Amino acid sequence: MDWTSLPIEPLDKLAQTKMQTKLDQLAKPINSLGRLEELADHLAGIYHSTELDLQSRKCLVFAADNGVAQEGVSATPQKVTAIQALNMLAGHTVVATLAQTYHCDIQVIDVGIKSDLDSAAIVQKKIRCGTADMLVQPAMTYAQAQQAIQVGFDQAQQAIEAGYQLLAVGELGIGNTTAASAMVAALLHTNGSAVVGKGSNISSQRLKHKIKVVDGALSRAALPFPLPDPLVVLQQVGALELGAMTGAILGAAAYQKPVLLDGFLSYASALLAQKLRPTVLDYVIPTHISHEQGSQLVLQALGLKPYIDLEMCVGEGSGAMMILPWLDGLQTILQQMNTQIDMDFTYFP
Ligand SMILES: Cc1cc2ncn([C@H]3O[C@H](COP(=O)(O)O)[C@@H](O)[C@H]3O)c2cc1C
Ligand SMILES: O=C(O)c1cccnc1
Repeated sequence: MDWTSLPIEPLDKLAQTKMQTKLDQLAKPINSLGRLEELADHLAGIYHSTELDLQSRKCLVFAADNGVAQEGVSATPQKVTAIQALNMLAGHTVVATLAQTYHCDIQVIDVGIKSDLDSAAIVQKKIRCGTADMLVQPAMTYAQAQQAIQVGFDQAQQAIEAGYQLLAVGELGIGNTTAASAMVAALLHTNGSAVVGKGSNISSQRLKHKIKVVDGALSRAALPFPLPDPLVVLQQVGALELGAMTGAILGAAAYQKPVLLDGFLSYASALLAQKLRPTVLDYVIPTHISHEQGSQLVLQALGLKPYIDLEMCVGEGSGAMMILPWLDGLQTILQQMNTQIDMDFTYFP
């Protein structure tokens, strides 16, 4: 299905009201589950039901290389993208270990790793062998930006059609915090110093250089504001894996399933998704607050308030996994708790 042609349905307000009534009738003080109640109401609105089945879940990890890595913006050599993609399949990355612990399936999708990986377990959707260096030329063509969104959308559609009830997005791509920062700066009409952070932990000196690279890429791209077409941001200063994440977020929304965000890279992708389809955020579940510098700015722009703050900034989808035990707890509460009726009492606040 062409990602531009499916509408995004509004949330089911009646189911949300029913969920709040159900929560209020449980044998616990009213509102005492705090933000877990907000989460429950949100999910009821997505599922059109107060019965939550959150066990069938999948994390889609999009991997690609970034040409801007050649500008010395990362602490890590580019080959680590491919190495980590293989480690992911072997279960040895942060997200893979957490996914295993919290019972989440995981899939790695190659949308632009520079080298060809010899593994049948990686979904092959390579759009090109890494982006071009955004400091000197557009990161990709407009058609490739569209393709990146479509690949992510298709992966979400396929997962949902296979029966998954809950999706999470993650990524791998050395240099992609530079692309995400540039995308956020362009979409929010600000500059490098407002959004650039230390990514995979660069020195303060390298951070100054990274800000200059982002500002340089933005001035090369000379994007108009307001932007007539947000996809041009992806084309000019984006990343293939971030475009695919955007597509997966749009796909989850189009097929009416919740999508768990991860950290800064997923916020940048969600911001692009929101610029393309403002109501997509109805289906987006924020999970953790990334420690990356620009996070608060994007979260505020998105109006999202994540549930967890562990000061994590790994990426890969790892932060999204941290909310899974909470979702399990919520599901058990709804299924197993006594109600006031069972206990023969009513509240008199
Ligand atoms: C070993 C390793 C594992 C990672 N897993 C995720 N990232 C994270 O760091 C990368 C982005 O940071 P930057 O823009 O600074 O290169 C992405 O791959 C992101 O997923 C990792 C980074 C490293 C080094
Ligand atoms: O917020 C993130 O997900 C993040 C931040 C820095 C590096 N990698 C990922």
